[in-house]
Amino acid sequence: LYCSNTNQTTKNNTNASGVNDNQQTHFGFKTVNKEDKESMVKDVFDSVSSSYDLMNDVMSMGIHRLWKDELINTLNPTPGSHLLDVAGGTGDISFRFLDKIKTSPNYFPNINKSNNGGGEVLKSSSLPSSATVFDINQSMLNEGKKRGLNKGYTDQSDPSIDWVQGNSEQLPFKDNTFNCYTVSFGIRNCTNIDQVLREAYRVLKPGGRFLCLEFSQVPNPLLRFAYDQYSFNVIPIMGQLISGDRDSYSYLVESIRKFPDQETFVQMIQDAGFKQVTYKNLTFGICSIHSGFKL
Ligand SMILES: C[S@@+](CC[C@H](N)C(=O)[O-])C[C@H]1O[C@@H](n2cnc3c(N)ncnc32)[C@H](O)[C@@H]1O
Repeated sequence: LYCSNTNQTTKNNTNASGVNDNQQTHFGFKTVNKEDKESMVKDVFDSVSSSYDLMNDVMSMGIHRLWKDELINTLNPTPGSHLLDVAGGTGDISFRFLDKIKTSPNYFPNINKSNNGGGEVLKSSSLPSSATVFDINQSMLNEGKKRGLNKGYTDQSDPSIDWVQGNSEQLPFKDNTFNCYTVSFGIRNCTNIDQVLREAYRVLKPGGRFLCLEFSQVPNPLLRFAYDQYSFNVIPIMGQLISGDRDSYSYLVESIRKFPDQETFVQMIQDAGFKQVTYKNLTFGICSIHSGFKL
């Protein structure tokens, strides 16, 4: 399934958007005013939030689960880790992160109970760990919170989860707060990607790791042609059938084609200050995972 290609590059950053006017940006293949894009993206995810998880499974034939597993395996978190999962939507990455912590040999659940009348309190726990799911759309967070409750994850559980609404370009967190930052299938929807990356760098602790899972550019022309046929002709129809919303899924497909290629994105991450920036392609480059460290 995975075609891995790890690479480091010093290629010059190009204007990936192709839009020179400072006031304008892309919304899929449309050119729109920057100030309008945020609310247009919000509308997309408000519209699809209730069927979002189902559509992910249908569109990717379940493969998005393997890509997300790969992201968490790459991160390999241990107890004591604090994750900021930006554009975290309904919590897929954060749930995997918390599940992974619980399988760590160094994880001891927080036990706090009295024994048989002796008054002795037994306490045994590993370092606390947490995931903060951060997203601009309250409707996506609400879907995620429901899923979290079903899984037993709350702000009081160990490890814990919390849900914060806001814009990834202005994070409401202090400098040097988290030791892991993930963004999965979210960054291409943001208006100012360079600003998102600078904010990621700011809130990570020294030694902290940035990981981004995003749709990428398929290098092989034949595979790219087949993938384009599926993306442009099949996915919008599925969106209409499952979510009753063809336009939102047309936007999502178009936004993938407008996202910078793997090497251009490496340069953007480096420009934000990250070191040891690498990427690996998944499934012929349909997706890639970019990694960087704040040293
Ligand atoms: C395709 S979903 C990905 C959700 C989740 N990370 C996953 O992998 O399933 C993209 C998410 O990005 C969020 N988003 C878009 N623009 C954002 C921004 N500027 N700041 C924070 N979240 C944003 C959307 O609300 C949506 O939940």
